[in-house]
Amino acid sequence: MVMNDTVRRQLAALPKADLHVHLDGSVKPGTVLDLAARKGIELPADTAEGLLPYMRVTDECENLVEYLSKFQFVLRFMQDAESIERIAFELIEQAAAENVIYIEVRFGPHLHTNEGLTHDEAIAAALRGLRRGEERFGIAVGLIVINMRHESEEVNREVTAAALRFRGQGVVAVDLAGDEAGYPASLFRELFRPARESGMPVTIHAGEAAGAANIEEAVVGLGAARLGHGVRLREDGRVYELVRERGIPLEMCPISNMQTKAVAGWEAYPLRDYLRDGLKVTVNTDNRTVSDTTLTKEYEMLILRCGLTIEEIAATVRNSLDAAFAEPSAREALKARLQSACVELGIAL
Ligand SMILES: O=c1[nH]cnc2c1ncn2[C@@H]1O[C@H](CO)[C@@H](O)[C@H]1O
Ligand SMILES: [Zn+2]
Repeated sequence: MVMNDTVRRQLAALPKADLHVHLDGSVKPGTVLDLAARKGIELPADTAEGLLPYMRVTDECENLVEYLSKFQFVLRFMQDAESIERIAFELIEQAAAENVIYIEVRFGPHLHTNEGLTHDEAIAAALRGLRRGEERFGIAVGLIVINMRHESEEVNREVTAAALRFRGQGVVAVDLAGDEAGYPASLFRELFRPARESGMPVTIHAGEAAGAANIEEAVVGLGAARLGHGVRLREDGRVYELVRERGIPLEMCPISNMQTKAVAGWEAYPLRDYLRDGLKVTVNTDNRTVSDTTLTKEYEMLILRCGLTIEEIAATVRNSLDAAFAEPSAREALKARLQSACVELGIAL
């Protein structure tokens, strides 16, 4: 499949969904300039362009830990409610610009408490920004609350409790992110118990920087209803079958996966095989700024480098809507929108 003008037009107009995007990885450099000026914080550059090297990884990034080091730079500017709200709103604005109709944004509240914000205040601020974006741009949104692997048990217990308090008010799930190789999933069984017991959906970053055993533990031990990345699933046939039989959606993020070296390169990227084998594959951005990406760019790479067809791209969007942590009625309405757009665009779904 090549990217001719027809495909380009179809891609631009296709309704899209992003189930896996980090708030702090998707901050616009221009916003950092503005926030730094207001807060009197000195920056290493005075243009948006000049800030990019501090905010995004290069292809030379060696692993997930190096990738994660990029987040420190922006977190300094996300320690007050107003900035968090603004950045959340601007993320919806960026998504709307490429026809995203459904988005679940994720963030780790504890990363925003350095200047005194509480977890609840950070969550409320993110929700305000998302709601404003939802109303302004007509996109359906949800917030996923992240527990960070390196944080103490006590901190994460509190983060999870805060997430549960906001259930039904916009928080749709809890997640586990950070250094996967350094902190295996098995350490977090107890942490996710309250979520499991109260029916709050769980998604876990697994099979990105560690192998299939971590995926099995995420599903069986932690109760993951979806998996962040899951790239390394093919390393174990038994775990592969488990995920396939249970229909557990994979939130794959191709460009980020290249950068963190979760796979050796595009030739080795398993997304197309997973999709054709009936796994519930979804395509996501992970971090718009850190990974220098958009959903359109992710789709283009999958078409050019992995040979996906536009029909397969549309099928991943349908998978995302099926996998959305949203009310069934909302999911159906979104799927109807996708379906009618595909009819109009001549894409068989
Ligand atoms: O792909 C990823 N894998 C694991 N952790 C990640 C990834 N992207 C971002 N974060 C981590 O999640 C935090 C909250 O958003 C970020 O600060 C970063 O440390
Ligand atoms: Zn992620």
